[in-house]
This record gives sequence, C-alpha cells and structure tokens, in this order.
Amino acid sequence: MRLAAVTLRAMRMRLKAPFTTSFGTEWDKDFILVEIKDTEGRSGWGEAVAMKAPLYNEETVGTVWLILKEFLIPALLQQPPGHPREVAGLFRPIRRNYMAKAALEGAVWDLYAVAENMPLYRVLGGTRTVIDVGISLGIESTVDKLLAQVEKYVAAGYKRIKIKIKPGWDIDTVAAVRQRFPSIQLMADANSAYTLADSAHLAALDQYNLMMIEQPLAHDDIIDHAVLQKNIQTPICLDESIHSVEDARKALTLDSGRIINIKVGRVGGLTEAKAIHDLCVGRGIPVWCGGMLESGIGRAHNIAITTLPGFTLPGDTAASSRYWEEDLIEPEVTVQDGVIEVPDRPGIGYALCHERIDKYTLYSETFRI
Ligand SMILES: O=C(O)CCC(=O)c1ccccc1C(=O)O
Ligand SMILES: [Mg+2]
Repeated sequence: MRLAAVTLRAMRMRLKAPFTTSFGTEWDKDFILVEIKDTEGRSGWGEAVAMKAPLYNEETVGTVWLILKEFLIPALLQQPPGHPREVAGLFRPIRRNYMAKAALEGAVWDLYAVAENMPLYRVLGGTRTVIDVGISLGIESTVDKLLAQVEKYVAAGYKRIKIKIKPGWDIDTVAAVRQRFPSIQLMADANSAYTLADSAHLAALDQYNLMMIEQPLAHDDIIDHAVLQKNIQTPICLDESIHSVEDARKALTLDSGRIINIKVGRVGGLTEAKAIHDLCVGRGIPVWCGGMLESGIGRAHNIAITTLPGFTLPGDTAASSRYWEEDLIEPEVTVQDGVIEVPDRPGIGYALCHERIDKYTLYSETFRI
C-alpha cells in the first residue's frame, strides 16, 4: 500500500439522550476519527471508541491521540504494509492501547477495500448480507421509564434487549421487564459492578431466563468469573476482560464465560476480532458484536465484522437514529424487523457526510510521510 498521510480529528457529538451504565453517564460522545490517504488520493476511515474518561477501560480520547501521534502513525508510515492483516503485527511491540490501534488499523482495512473496489465485509471474509441486531438500554431513573424504552424497541423489532444493571438496579428491574415481556430475548450487562461476594445475589437472576449476564465481575478478571459461572446457570458473557485471542483462549479454558462480546476497539482491530471469532467458532462458543455508542463510521465497521458466520447472536449495533439527530454517514444505519441490510458498496459501504464531519470536529492534525 502506498500511504501518503493520516489525519486525526477530535470529535464531539451530542447523544439524543444520556446513556447511563454502572460506571457513569455520558451526554456527549467524544471520540477520534482517523482518515488515511494513499498516494492516489483514496481515503480509508476508522473510529477510536475510547471515551473521554477511563471508566470502561484505561484508554481515553487523550491517550488515543498521543499513542497514535507518537507511536502508531510513525510506525505505519515508516513501514507501510502490503496488506492490512500485517498491521496488527507491526503494532504488536507497542503494549495494549487497543482502541488506538484498532482505529488506525480499521482505516487501513477500509482504504484497502476501497482500493480493491470491494466491500470491507467481503474483504474480511463475511458471508451474511443481513445481520440481526439487538439494543443496549441504559439505566433509567425509574423502572417505568425503562419499561417504556423496552416497549419502544421491542415494537421497533429489535431481536434482543440488553439492560444495564448495577447493585440496586438489578433483580427487581430484570423481574419487572421479564414480567411485562415474558418471551423476549433478554440479557443484562453489569459492566464489572459486582464481586464474588455477590454470587448468591446474581444467582437470583437465574429464574428470569436471561440469554446471558455480561461482565458481572472485575474488568480484568477471568478467575473469579470461572468460579461464578460454576455457581449460576445464566451463561456469562465476557466483554471488558477480553483484549486478544490469547485472553479468549485462556478464558474459555477456565470456563470463565460461555459467550464472548467482540468489540473491534477493545481487541486492537479487525484482524484480532476475526482471530477471536475463529477461535470461538472452533470451540462452539457464540459471539456477538458489542458497541461503544459509535458514530456511523465505527458502526459501519461493526456491521462489516458482524457478517462473519460465527456472529450468531444479535449484537448491540442499533440504528443511527437511536443515538444521533444526524449521523456522519449517508444513508444512516437503519433497522427494520431487527435486521440491518449490509451495504454492498466498496469499503465501509456508506458515503461520508463531510459537511457534518467538519461540523462536529473540535480540532484536527495531519501527519505525512
Ligand atoms: O449501543 C451501544 O453502542 C452499546 C452500548 C453499551 O452497552 C456500552 C456503551 C459504552 C461502553 C460500554 C458498553 C458495553 O457494552 O459494556
Ligand atoms: Mg458490556
């Protein structure tokens, strides 16, 4: 690949409604866009999903910018890859910083697909032309407000509902949703809000027929999760704990969980995401694609990876309109009857709305060879 320049943009977009998890509330979504250009003037785009504060993982918008600027962009421009699958190896000596790596690697994948005149999902080996999607609903101030949200998105056709839980907003909340919607596919995400001392409390969720409980214990744990899994019937799904195919292999060996949420940003890019997918397919472990409240650009990458055959459970990739008054892509992502039709155009498959990208850019910087 003949690379010419990389541009970083610090972005801020207002969410339609604040999103609350066990670790905090977001009103604005701060993120970084990466554009990589080749010598022919073609562009590829990626999105860094790190949040403004290090509450989900240790990365932030600030650390992503720094790591990209000082390490990842220089490494890439000094040693342009022949194929995007080589980028992960190029970045391997740089420890962790998964979301920074994923944003740049994703842009390289998109650029490669555009240059090949192929949809990104096909370049990745995806086979689905429609993907099933669910929705992730934040913590609300009252159970009635949450029930209204569930109602709205069940009516819109979403194939499974995920609700966020935390101590004080868990058993009774799940019970209320289950009572009102006896047959929906339902799951709960704790974002690491519990410890092993809560095992008996979490076992009380077993009676509500949840598809899974996501990341109940510490963000860096796979040992206690294995102990918990022995004491509850609800399958555990790991999110925060998994950063690599090696993490996934170890967690599955210990039976720390029976489902994996794959987030491209959390695992350092599309190549690693695909490797985790392949491992899970080999072991009969279902995977699904998580979300980080992405703009249309990150959302398009999520749609592309979800076309791989092992993504057998509905993901968190909801419609653009669930988050944004106006998205950065055209057309925006829409969900009908719980599915997204995968676009068959080159690259990420959606056109960029440059006017809107400029409108939400706080500042930018370009790096050339
Ligand atoms: O709608 C989405 O993009 C998923 C929302 C979500 O659940 C989430 C959002 C921000 C940080 C972590 C998580 C999570 O999956 O744990
Ligand atoms: Mg999660």
